[in-house]
Amino acid sequence: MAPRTTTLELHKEEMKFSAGHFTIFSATHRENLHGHNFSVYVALTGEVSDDGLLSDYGPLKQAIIARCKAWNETFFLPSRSKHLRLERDAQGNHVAHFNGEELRFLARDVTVLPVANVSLEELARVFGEELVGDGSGMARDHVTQLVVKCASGPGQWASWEWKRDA
Ligand SMILES: Nc1nc2c(c(=O)[nH]1)N=C([C@H](O)[C@H](O)COP(=O)(O)OP(=O)(O)OP(=O)(O)O)CN2
Repeated sequence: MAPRTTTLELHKEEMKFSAGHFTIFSATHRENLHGHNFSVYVALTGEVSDDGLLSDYGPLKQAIIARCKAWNETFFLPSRSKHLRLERDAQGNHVAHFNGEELRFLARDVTVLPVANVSLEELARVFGEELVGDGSGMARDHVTQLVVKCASGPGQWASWEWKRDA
């Protein structure tokens, strides 16, 4: 049988998280703190083997849901913003410095992400990079491409794509 590829798409109801953030547009302009009900969509593409499967998507589904749960009810702060400086106070809580402002957050309420901005683009990237890891699971599961889309509400999302080296 000629090799054929398929794309499995995962966008289950539980692939969502509620979180707070603010987008930084310049050294002097940012949004006020606010939140969204984010949702996640993942598509994986690869060759269907002779047993009629790309791979069991069960483990990936659980990994997506686990990441959503880890990002639920938290406030995101960026560790790589060139406009915002983060530090911890003596109690281990977060102090964010932006344009002369000092924003304080309890450690329990914050998730610091390795992002330049807490934007849809960066959330999709970090989410995807966590799923792909070193790529060994993708290779094991014969996945050649993975796309992650992150939405901050209906009709508004950004995507990130991984492709296996040819
Ligand atoms: N390139 C990007 N631009 C903007 C982003 C982003 O992630 N990437 N994010 C924002 C703000 O965070 C803003 O919250 C976006 O949502 P917004 O449209 O303002 O509000 P809602 O999600 O409630 O959508 P409504 O259209 O107001 O219902 C801005 N820019």
